[in-house]
Amino acid sequence: MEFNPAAIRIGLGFDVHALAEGRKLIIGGVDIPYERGLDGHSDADVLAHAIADAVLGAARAGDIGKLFPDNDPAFKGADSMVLLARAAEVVREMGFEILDVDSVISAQAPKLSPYREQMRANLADAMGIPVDNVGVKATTTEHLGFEGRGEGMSAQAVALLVRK
Ligand SMILES: Nc1ccn([C@@H]2O[C@H](COP(=O)(O)O)[C@@H](O)[C@H]2O)c(=O)n1
Ligand SMILES: C[C@@]1(CO)OP(=O)(O)OP(=O)(O)OC[C@H]1O
Repeated sequence: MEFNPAAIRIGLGFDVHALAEGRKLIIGGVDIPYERGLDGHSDADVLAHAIADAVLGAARAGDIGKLFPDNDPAFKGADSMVLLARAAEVVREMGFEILDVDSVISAQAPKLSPYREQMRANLADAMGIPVDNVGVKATTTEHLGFEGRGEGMSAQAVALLVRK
């Protein structure tokens, strides 16, 4: 593939959600069995949100809250895979191609590595890119901070885009 180096863009995304009783734990589009789930207006998929912000950030297209306001009833309980697919569509409409995405989830528990491949497949499918171009990692914070105390989870992502 040929491209102008000046057309390469990088984006960074970061998101946090609190853990709450009576909520499903959805991460990377996977419904993970756990005693609590992430709280939010949508399904609170912290990883999908961080990746959407990385993708939108690289295209200078604002952020997830601009596209999907958290006071809009249309997004109550929304499937974040649908939101991520829409974010990818927005940047594509602006003339960008998503080349590569990497990410890390900070969660003290549960163990997330058994779900990594399904998350990568779901995220790649939503963005319309090969699974090889989507990285997902997880870390505890060694019991430090809000993630380490089990109060919530965070996710960070980077995205590399090229303007065609
Ligand atoms: N929720 C998590 C957290 C971590 N992992 C995996 O464990 C490895 C070691 O984690 P440390 O925080 O002790 O460095 C990490 O590299 C992940 O592979 C996990 O699956 N789920
Ligand atoms: C995803 C949206 C959708 O209304 O709501 P939340 O699930 O609260 O998630 P957040 O990361 O706060 O991003 C804002 C919104 O775009």
